[in-house]
Amino acid sequence: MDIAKVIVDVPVRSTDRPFDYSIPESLKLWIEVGSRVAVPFGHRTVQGFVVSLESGETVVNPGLKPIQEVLDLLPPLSPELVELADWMSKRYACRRISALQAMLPTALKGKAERLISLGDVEEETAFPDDELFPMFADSGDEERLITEFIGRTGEVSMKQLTRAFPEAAETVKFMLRRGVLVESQSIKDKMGKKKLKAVDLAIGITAAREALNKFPKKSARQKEVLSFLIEREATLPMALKEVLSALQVTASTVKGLEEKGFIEISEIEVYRDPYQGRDFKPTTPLPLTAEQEIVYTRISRTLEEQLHEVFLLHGVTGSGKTEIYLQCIKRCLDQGRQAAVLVPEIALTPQMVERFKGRFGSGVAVMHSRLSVGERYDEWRKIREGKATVAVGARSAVFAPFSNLGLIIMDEEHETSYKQEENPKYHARDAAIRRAEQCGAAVILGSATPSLESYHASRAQTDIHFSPVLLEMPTRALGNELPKVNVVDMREELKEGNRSMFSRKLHSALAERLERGEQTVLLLNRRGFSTFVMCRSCGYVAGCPECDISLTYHSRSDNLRCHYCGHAEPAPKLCPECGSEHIRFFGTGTQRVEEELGKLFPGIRVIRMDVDTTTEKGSHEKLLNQFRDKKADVLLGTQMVAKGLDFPDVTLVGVITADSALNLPDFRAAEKTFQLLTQVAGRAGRHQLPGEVVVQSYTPEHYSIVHASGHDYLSFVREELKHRRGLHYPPYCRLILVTLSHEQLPLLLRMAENYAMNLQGKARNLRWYGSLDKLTTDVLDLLGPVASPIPRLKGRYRFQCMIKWRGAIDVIGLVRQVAEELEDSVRDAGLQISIDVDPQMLM
Ligand SMILES: Nc1ncnc2c1ncn2[C@@H]1O[C@H](COP(=O)(O)OP(=O)(O)OP(=O)(O)O)[C@@H](O)[C@H]1O
Ligand SMILES: [Zn+2]
Repeated sequence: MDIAKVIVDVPVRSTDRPFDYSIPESLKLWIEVGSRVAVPFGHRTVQGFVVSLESGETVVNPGLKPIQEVLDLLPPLSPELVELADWMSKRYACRRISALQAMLPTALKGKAERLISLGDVEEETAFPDDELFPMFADSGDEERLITEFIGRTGEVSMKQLTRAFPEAAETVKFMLRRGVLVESQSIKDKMGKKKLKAVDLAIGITAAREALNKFPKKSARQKEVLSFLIEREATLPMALKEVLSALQVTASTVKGLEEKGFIEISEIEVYRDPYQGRDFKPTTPLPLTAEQEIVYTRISRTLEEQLHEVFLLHGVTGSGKTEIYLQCIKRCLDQGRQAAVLVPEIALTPQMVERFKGRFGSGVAVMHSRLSVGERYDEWRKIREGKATVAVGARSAVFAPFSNLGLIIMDEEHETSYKQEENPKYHARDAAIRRAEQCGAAVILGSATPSLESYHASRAQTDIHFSPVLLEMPTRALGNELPKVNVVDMREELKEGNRSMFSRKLHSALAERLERGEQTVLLLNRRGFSTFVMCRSCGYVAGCPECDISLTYHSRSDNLRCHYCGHAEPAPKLCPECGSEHIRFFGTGTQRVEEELGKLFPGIRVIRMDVDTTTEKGSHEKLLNQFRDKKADVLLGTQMVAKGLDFPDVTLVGVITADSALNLPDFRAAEKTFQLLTQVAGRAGRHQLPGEVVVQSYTPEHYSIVHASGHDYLSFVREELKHRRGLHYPPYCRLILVTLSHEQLPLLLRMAENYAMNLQGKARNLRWYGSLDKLTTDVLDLLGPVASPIPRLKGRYRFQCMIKWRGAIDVIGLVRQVAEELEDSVRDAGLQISIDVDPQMLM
């Protein structure tokens, strides 16, 4: 194999194809499909990924440039993931490099030197048993040589190792997989500082213990540090930072100990376990209910045969879906395969993680954006090295580097956060199904309120790639009823003179809970409900100078901020238009609700959970623990409180305004409202105590509210599908949103019109263009160009075309092709065209 096809990391469209490089003799054994390499490109050296290998006999081109370096000893991507990236680039009209990059932890995207050192393992594993590993019978000597080579200096760079042992690729990789060798790298964090400094007390610990008594008074601080470290001997090495903050000492104090030879400070890499020191109560499988048993039996049949199949698990809130997930995972692990569990970022609560760690212990890796760069890298490494067999994470966990994936679970499959809004704009559901197809894995999509797309697909069975098997669990696992839902018409409240944000019903229900010592969850649906500043005299609304949207008031800092571009300015005291003093903020924030609660119920203990109170790492968990420990009467929050929580003493759920999102210009507004209400209502009365829900609304007759209060998913779906069919929206067609932006409006307008015309013309030639009213299957319709709902963002004007289509035609390819042709013909670097296939956010 002499030629490697490489996708290079150069952000130009013309590079979105593999380039050929020759493989130098010395790297031959190290390069595989999925390897990350450094290659010359133009006058620079760039990073790239090997996507295929070809043998020299078939292609002869002496002018090929050679690969310079291989950047990791173990390829970070598997052939399976390389193939998935290729599929993504076609499915989402994105560049292959951006799909490949999306699969890696951030830590692997920068340039960093790789160092190899000896791992800390027992003698038996260090040298493999010839009988157990006959294929490595000859490698024992090689291993000894490598061990000696590294042992001489403690660590070597990757280059040194590959130069010294160019033939030993297989052996080195095998040693890495067993932990005999450890690959580490220096990661720079955002501030450019090295993060991985760790204190290691391994050397000199005996001497240190004896010396402890001999410290003179003036080095009392050093003594303190040393005893601290000795106490924690078992968990060393630990980060220097941790020592400094735990004891409030300076780095020079610790360095003093190093000078005395008691400790060693080195830049070794440690697994930064974000859940270190946490005890997860071990749990055992529960005997299944009859409903669960049927579902489990059906899924395990597929697991048993190791087939690819997609299940849609529609189970009401509290029906015990999580227990099904756990037992299916167990089944899969017993076969020697691995499992990935995707949950929406917002639902990735400690409670959720606990349930998986409690069952599978340290075999669970957690992947989400709240972890530091280093922590994320370590969790990823645990998976790649086989130390973790279950990955729980947000949407990118679909790329977990497992070698033998048997099951992908997607909880709350209806959540829009499964769609990535930046490039590559992929949907984790489709990526999961595609990956599972490749490796013969099962997929479970679980929800109390499945997306209309998935539900419709399970009934219609028209799509060969996506026709899930529908499994239903209509009752709660603990046998209790779904909570009773009262809908309160807030217009009536106002008519009868109640100007408070609390209806009389919610007020009295809250008072009852306080009296009985039970707990309440209050949801403030903030979607579409901005806290904007308006002048009551002239109607002036403070807007962002860049983005044409209203600014949001933040009372803590008393300023106004734009949520799209970050622009901030002080809140005005006088109206800039008319000079009136009657300028104030509108809308309801969680802070206002909290204040109001305090006035109505003096002494009430409220925990507020929103973006402001949960920015700090671990704050989410802290707040939830406080609530569970009954340190508060009310948990008040935005969407965050709607998902996944399972607290026995919550008997009341209140929704302050149910319909604030109904008027958004989004065809999914009703669906999202229904889902949110159903989810939050499901938090009440999950255990012994019965639950009650109070929903306040200005449009209580809306079908999404009527059916949510009746826990009636099917009726909602029937009515919603009727609307969707009539207006030609998914699932009856598919959408592609093309947004063009430029700083100059007249230029942009011309280009947007140009785009629409070209696309129409091409579609007409192919006989695809037409109205969706017709019964033809292969059809494409185009709306626009029109100004985007946010017509200007970060100083750029925006126009959009909405493409509606259905059938087996390659509309995505065409839409992309026309965009590229336009870019080529105008040659204006100021023009940006973004293509969003199956968009979730239409704002
Ligand atoms: N077979 C079972 N036997 C006893 N208790 C069970 C069983 N299955 C689930 N439970 C309990 O029922 C409660 C609800 O289960 P779980 O949280 O798994 O439901 P869910 O369907 O995931 O809910 P949601 O969608 O609302 O998050 C939990 O307290 C769980 O421990
Ligand atoms: Zn702005």
